[in-house]
Amino acid sequence: MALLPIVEAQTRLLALAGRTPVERAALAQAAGRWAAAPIVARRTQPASDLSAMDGYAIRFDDLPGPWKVIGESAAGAAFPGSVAPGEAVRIFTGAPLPAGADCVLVQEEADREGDALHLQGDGPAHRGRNVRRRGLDFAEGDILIAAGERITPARLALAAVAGHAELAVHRPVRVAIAATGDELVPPGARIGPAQLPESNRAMLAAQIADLPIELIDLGILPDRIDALSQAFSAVDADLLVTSGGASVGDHDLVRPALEAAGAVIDFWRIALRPGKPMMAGRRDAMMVIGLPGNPVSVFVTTLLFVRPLIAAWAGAADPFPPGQTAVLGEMLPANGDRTDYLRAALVDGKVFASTVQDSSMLRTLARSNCLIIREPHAPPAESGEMVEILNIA
Ligand SMILES: Nc1nc2c(c(=O)[nH]1)N[C@H]1C(S)=C(S)[C@@H](COP(=O)(O)OP(=O)(O)OC[C@H]3O[C@@H](n4cnc5c(N)ncnc54)[C@H](O)[C@@H]3O)O[C@H]1N2
Ligand code: MOO
Repeated sequence: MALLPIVEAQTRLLALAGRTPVERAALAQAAGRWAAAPIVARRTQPASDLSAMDGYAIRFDDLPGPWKVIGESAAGAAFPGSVAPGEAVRIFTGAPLPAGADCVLVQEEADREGDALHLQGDGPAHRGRNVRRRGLDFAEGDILIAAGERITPARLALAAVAGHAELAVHRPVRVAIAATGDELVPPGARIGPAQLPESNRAMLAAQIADLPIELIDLGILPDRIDALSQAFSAVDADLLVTSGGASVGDHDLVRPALEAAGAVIDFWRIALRPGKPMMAGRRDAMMVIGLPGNPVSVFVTTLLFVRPLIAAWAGAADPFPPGQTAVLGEMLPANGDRTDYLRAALVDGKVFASTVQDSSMLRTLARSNCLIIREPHAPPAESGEMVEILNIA
């Protein structure tokens, strides 16, 4: 069977995805989720002309002074009157500019004695100097955040200042994770020579921890079709992600166990290294992704498939990780028939691949800060060529 190209696998995966229902969440709970509807400004910011500096509100035409200080405008306590020729109002950063004034003289360029104010320096260079105009940031009715955009910390603050206490977002995705394999024991447990500390769940959970999820940990499951299918049947989640048992060995039982649990497999085996034996399908409304067992394969497939799927499910318009390019610091041999994600280090603007790329090796993965992407059948690449990379730092 021909291996499925990555982009096709990603497309098919997203086509299987649902969308979690929309809910209104308080700002703190909306952080890191995706907007389910456009976020529109309920107010104009700033609502009036404000001072950008501490100093004196004056009329530009009055320069070079002197002035008589007739009052004060502070943030939250505007000066109620207006500024006539020859007058100034003491003003602070963020305070409304009084009527009649059109610029602010910074206090470092002012000499004040009692209510007498003299220029000491050049003064504001033009009308509007040191003033934030009403609507400088945005106006009421502006669309500030589109549906499908992520609520980043900056967008959260923007929504708050735009007058929102709650946002319409998609509810978190319920993700169940399971490791499979008779050789696996919990990390730190006493261990025999044929056993291995289980590391994929910890890594996978950490790789998706910044996404809006509710994690359901199914633990370590044995290589027994009845136990696996029983566990898979009982899962109540939006997405089930397994690791291990995805290949063709006698103990690779995840696919038949998923099928026994009622899942329909949409695809299995993709043109990717590492990560070839990945499978995806669904059981009613629940999606299932069977990742290979090798730790680096889990890492790469999680980046390329699990994370984008969760993001899409949670309402992301653009769920895929951004591509970047870098200058190759060494030559690379021609690539085989799978897209290759090489563990690599980007150092001083140049990228170098690790010499050994075995998909079981976590130390090389842990030392890498990016992956070099090599297309199927790519010819040898020379040092100095631009290559595509994926940042994993
Ligand atoms: N005859 C073939 N053999 C293999 C093929 C193939 O096409 N033909 N594909 C290879 C590729 S590529 C991969 S990737 C692996 C994936 O195999 P499985 O998904 O069945 O994974 P396992 O055999 O269960 O485990 C592989 C490896 O990883 C260790 N492992 C598994 N789970 C964990 C875990 N949770 N934490 C830490 N380590 C884990 C496991 O002990 C094995 O060493 O198949 C190749 N074989
Ligand atoms: O695809 Mo496997 O993940 O090459 O090691």
